[in-house]
Amino acid sequence: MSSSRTQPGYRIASIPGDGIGPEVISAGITVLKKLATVLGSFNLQFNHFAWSSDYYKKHGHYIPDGGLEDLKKYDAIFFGAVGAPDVPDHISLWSLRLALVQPLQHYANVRPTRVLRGITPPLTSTAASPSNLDWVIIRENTEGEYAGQGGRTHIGKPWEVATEVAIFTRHGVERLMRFAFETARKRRRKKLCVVTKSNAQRSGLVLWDEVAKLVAQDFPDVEWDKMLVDAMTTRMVLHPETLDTIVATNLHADILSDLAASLAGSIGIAPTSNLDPTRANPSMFEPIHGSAFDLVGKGTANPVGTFWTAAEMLRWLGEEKAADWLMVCIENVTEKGVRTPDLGGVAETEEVTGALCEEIERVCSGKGGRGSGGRGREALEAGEY
Ligand SMILES: NC(=O)c1ccc[n+]([C@@H]2O[C@H](COP(=O)([O-])OP(=O)(O)OC[C@H]3O[C@@H](n4cnc5c(N)ncnc54)[C@H](O)[C@@H]3O)[C@@H](O)[C@H]2O)c1
Ligand SMILES: O=C(O)[C@@H](O)[C@@H](O)C(=O)O
Ligand SMILES: [K+]
Ligand SMILES: [Mn+2]
Repeated sequence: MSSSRTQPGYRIASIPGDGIGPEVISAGITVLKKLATVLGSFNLQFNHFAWSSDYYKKHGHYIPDGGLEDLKKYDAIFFGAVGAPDVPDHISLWSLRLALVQPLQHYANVRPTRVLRGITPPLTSTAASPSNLDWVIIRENTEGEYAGQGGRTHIGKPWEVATEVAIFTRHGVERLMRFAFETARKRRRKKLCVVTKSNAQRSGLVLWDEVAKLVAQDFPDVEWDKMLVDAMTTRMVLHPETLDTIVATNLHADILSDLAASLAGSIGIAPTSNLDPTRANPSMFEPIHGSAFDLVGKGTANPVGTFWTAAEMLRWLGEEKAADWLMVCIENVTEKGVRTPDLGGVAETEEVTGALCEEIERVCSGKGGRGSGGRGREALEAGEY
């Protein structure tokens, strides 16, 4: 039997979606295929799903009948973004992204942020610097403010009523808190900050706090504290070094994670994993940003968030070493200064992608090394990463 037949193989469902989604997902697939070819230790097979706002305008739905069942046959989902100028945002978001993560029980949304090598964060006068901004935000991803409970009556009348009810279940909060404490435990600093708003939100977020306290008892080795979400923005900007793992509700973490990405350089660099930690369903990986209508077709979308996302996907699939190598190569490229305009550079998406493919060839085929510019495979194998 040839060695290639014994290699692990992964089936990936790609859903590029809207706007710059297809641009960054195509870049991500190019890079993943290059990495798999150069390393030669695993195979990736991509199947494309054309579910998007254009597809919706033609067919009247984003996900066709049986689509969710089809997706369950894959090992992972590689997602771009959803949202188009001529479809209301709540229709597109609820019909695609939320229509995937909620039924697939992706209850843990994981958003790491750190300052990649070579990137100067925008607020250099504050404490945000490579050595003290290294966080992972855990976002509750299936309930809370996104529970979908609410409605409108007397539409258009002066007495119109609209409700948007946040739902917090003990089950939902507890499984997420356990995931957050476990994540904190695996990190070097073993610190967790529980973000809340239990002064104003006096039911759901009081339950949130109580469950955090209960779960904490099972993690005596994790140092944890609690922070109101408004004050948290200040702490993130002025005292980033005091934070490590952060857990917050669906909406709070959505907002804080865009802030985190920007403090580290740009919304264009940060990844997202939508995880079903039970592994009953395939998990979904996407850059943190949306479809960015303003950038479509310009060729300047930053693909780094998608590359980092690709590394997170490989890690979840069990290809830890490949994920580490990919991160080394990504940071060699950012360090060399091949960057898109959001990071102050002049490179286009394709140039950054090409530079990363070259770096993968150089580092991962064993040609790289300490003497040849960026860091290489030997350094990685020596445990320097
Ligand atoms: N997960 C998702 O699919 C997702 C996430 C966020 C927003 N959205 C949707 O996307 C649409 C646009 O939303 P928005 O404008 O609030 O958020 P956005 O993330 O699309 O864009 C916000 C800003 O960041 C910039 N930006 C985003 N990605 C970038 C990249 N890769 N490189 C460089 N700059 C980048 C954009 O140019 C824009 O100025 C809306 O329909 C929204 O609902 C979808
Ligand atoms: O971060 C995101 O995924 C979003 O901004 C939006 O798509 C959401 O789910 O809140
Ligand atoms: K996205
Ligand atoms: Mn968001």
